[in-house]
Amino acid sequence: MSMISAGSLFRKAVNENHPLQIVGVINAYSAMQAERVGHKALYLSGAGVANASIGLPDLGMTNLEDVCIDVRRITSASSLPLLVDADTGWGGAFNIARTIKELTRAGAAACHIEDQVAQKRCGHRPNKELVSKEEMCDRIKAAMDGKIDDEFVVIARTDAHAMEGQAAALERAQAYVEAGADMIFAEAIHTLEEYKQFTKIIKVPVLANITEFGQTPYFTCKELESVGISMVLYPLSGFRAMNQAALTVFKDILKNGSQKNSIPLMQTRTELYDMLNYHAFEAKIDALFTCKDQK
Ligand SMILES: C[C@](O)(C(=O)O)[C@H](CC(=O)O)C(=O)O
Ligand SMILES: [Mg+2]
Repeated sequence: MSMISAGSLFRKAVNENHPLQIVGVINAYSAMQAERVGHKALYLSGAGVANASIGLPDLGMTNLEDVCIDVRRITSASSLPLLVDADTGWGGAFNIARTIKELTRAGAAACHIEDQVAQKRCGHRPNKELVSKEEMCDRIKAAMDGKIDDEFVVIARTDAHAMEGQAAALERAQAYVEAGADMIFAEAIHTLEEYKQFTKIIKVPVLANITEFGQTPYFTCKELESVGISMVLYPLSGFRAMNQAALTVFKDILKNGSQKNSIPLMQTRTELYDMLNYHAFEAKIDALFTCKDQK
């Protein structure tokens, strides 16, 4: 068991990678796959919990425990630091402090809390509504007060760019850092120049969310690094690809009475077992247990 906290690992990953790529994993197995291919940090998307685990749109209908269930599963399966989408923090000041404690206990390394009203929307959808700058600063203070590990990272997300414009977004981000936020998440930004304006005045690491089919172009890591971005988020890329592949297979089975055509889309049994370290478990059964029931 590592003595270094998850929060410390996340901070280390931000310091050592320029920028740090953070990939969304909607379940434990996805987390294992991302770790195996060499990723350094993972993300649990709020939309991912709502869509994939519960079958709901990302409109503020999930709660702390819904998210903690997925956090526990992912952090049990992977040793990589996990950034968690905590939406608006799920309540008032004391609720937010509890959110930080419970996420930490569940093994999360970091979370982001946004300045939308509780009935939130996806950051890349129209008609978002924000709480005041002061109310968001209180959310951050509550989050800092809730830390049970000083190294746990609280990222303040501002959705202001789309609703109030770039100047207001910059002003809010500055206020959030003054309120104690460890890092900043600049949501739904359109240009590299705008990112640069953030990183110029914000003295803590800034995250860019490069989600698909949204408001932000598919800037590369190189481009984002050139404007001082420290973290690049791909919240749902794996999920979207998995969904498309599964849909193709489901249709194929129905249409053709067989899955034969879809086999090339599938991960093989051997690959699956390799990822799960299956054979080591099997060997353990033989080595450790004598009763038939165990075998
Ligand atoms: C990052 C995000 O908050 C998420 O829940 O993954 C979403 C992503 C998306 O809907 O594409 C967001 O609001 O940007
Ligand atoms: Mg979200």
